[in-house]
Amino acid sequence: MNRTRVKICGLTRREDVQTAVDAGADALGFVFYPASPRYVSAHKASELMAEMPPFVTSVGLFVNADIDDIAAVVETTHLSLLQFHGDESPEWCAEAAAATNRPFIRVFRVKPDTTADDLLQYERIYRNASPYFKGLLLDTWTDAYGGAGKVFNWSLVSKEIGPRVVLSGGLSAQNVAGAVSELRPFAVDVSSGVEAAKGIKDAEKIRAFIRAVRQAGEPI
Ligand SMILES: O=C(O)c1ccccc1NCC(=O)[C@H](O)[C@H](O)COP(=O)(O)O
Repeated sequence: MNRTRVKICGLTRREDVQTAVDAGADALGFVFYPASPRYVSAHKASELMAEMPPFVTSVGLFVNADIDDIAAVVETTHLSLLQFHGDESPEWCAEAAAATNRPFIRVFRVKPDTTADDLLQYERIYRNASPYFKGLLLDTWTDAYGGAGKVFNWSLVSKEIGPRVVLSGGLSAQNVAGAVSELRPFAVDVSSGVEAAKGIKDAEKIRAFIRAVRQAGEPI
């Protein structure tokens, strides 16, 4: 059985980076969307990423950004992976990834009328558009772009696509074990479920979240 990877998203403080790394996070997300309460500048993010050991992936989140701005962030931070969280087309993602020479994941924000087939089709389109595409991150559709702490209907995640997706949207130490047991996603991603306030992580919630993922992944 594969170990479910864990991404902790929306980090803004050194101590939270350290806690997440010590607790065993596989990836850390930094939000470069200026309207977000979790926004960090490229300069701040590069300071935070300096605390990260090898083999932990640094992920940059962008929402409808300019390719030149993304390239500038990549140059300053040397981040490993791009996450496109807005309305970016397959062609645009392919161009941005090639321009920065970075792989990317694309977010699908699940709506009440989304079907299981929509997810498969969306994934196919992005995969065919670029060799830099590394998979879908599923989040819940809301008026804002992300980090809203809302769960979507997990029954839309078919057995076919489940093991390839990064599951997010309203996960917490309380519900993540159920998600891992039910869907066996490649990875889970959390932001608000491990926070004390927006952008301020809670060390005990991070540790409890990662413990819950690991326990759910153990063979019975
Ligand atoms: O965190 C934000 O403020 C944010 C702003 C704009 C786009 C994406 C954003 N965050 C995305 C995430 O933190 C995660 O990828 C994911 O949506 C998990 O969010 P949550 O439901 O809070 O755990």
